[in-house]
Amino acid sequence: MAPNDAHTALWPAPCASGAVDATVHVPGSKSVTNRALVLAALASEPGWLRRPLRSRDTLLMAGALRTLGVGIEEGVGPDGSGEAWRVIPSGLRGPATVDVGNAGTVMRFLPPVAALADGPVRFDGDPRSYERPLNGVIDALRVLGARIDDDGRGALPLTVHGGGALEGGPVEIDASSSSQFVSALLLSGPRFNQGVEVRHTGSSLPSMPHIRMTVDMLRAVGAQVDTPESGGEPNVWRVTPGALLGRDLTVEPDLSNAQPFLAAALVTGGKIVIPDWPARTTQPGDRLREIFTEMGGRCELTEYGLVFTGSGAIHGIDVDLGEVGELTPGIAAVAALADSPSTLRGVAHLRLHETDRLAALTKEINELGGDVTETSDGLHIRPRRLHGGIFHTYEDHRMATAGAIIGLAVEGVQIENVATTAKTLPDFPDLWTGMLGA
Ligand SMILES: O=C(O)C1=C[C@@H](OP(=O)(O)O)[C@@H](O)[C@H](O)C1
Ligand SMILES: C=C(OP(=O)(O)O)C(=O)O
Repeated sequence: MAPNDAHTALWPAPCASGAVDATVHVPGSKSVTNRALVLAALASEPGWLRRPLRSRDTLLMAGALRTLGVGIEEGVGPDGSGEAWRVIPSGLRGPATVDVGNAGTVMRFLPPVAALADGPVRFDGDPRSYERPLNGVIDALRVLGARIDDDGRGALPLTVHGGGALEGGPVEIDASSSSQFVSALLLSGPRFNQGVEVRHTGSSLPSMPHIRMTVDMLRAVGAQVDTPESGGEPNVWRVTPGALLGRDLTVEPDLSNAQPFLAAALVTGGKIVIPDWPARTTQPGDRLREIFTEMGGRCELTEYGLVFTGSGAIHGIDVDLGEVGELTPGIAAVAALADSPSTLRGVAHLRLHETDRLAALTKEINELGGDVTETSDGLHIRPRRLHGGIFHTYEDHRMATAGAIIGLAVEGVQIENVATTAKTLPDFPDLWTGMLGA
């Protein structure tokens, strides 16, 4: 296959011939894996990461840290079970070049790490990465003492001139375009001379569960973090300087990547079991239990995992997805097949994700005969009888899985570049056909 063929290749989305009934082992969480890699790289002793996600975004993170001198070795975990990465921290080195691909976690979480390296670190990535906002991280790092060369747009490409250490201290940022600005500064904060105090000054802050994930994971490796939720000031997070422990962490399944499979139960009136669904988690995908129940399903969380059953009916929903924006494409796909209209709110920042997700969902669902309109901060979706056609994906993994959900119920849907799911879920086509064949 010529290099570009994958981008235009069409994958006939399988139509479900009946109710699905399958157990799907969903690979590890992207957000947990990439935070764990950063924290392990900044620790003062080696650590283990069990069942890490191996996808484009996490391999880019691991590759970048290796380029900076961190050891990341393949192995089995300390108890001999499961695949694992052993992470061996070392002095962070420049000069180095980091390819961020189109991974928000890599482009936002690593510039603060690079500021601790002892030389220049150049950041570059996919064309879309040049359009995704990074100003919150760049401006904050400058205030905290870093030297950065960029072209003044507040985006990639750029070079962080690591000085071996960073002063740190208080900083104000507007993180209304991405919660990852806050997470990025907190994750490296324990290694700054004065730690860091991040004050969010913007009008809104999306994806709070992801900030909670950052705080929980920092605390799990010994960092002291004060948050608005632990009695601190509203919109202020404080990380005390200190050494981080090397831990043995098992990565939870990616609950946002469980979404298309749960949606399949909803769309076909079937049953899906997701083993190892955590009883307590900061992953935004946990909200699917509530959202997909409201849309017509039923959940049971057992010791084995989540059992989710569709009733055959799919109801529309009026919901603010600001905290769980990455679930929007999958919810929009289900909503397009529902028995009543839906309004998805609070997700204006999705215009700056892998693609402009509000525009892409509107265009692609409408080209299959749908009736979707964009609002200032979301989508109105009025279900219509849909027909087959090409579902373009704009190099967005969640567009591809959204198209596959629609394809379950609509004959003749062809997904462009299904390989783009490899950003976070490389086995998607096999897992999907396996689920249908089960
Ligand atoms: O920190 C993280 O791991 C993420 C935070 C969110 O980013 P935004 O706040 O930019 O939406 C989310 O959408 C993204 O998929 C992962
Ligand atoms: C927005 C997403 O990714 P990123 O980490 O690249 O921001 C996503 O996975 O939906």
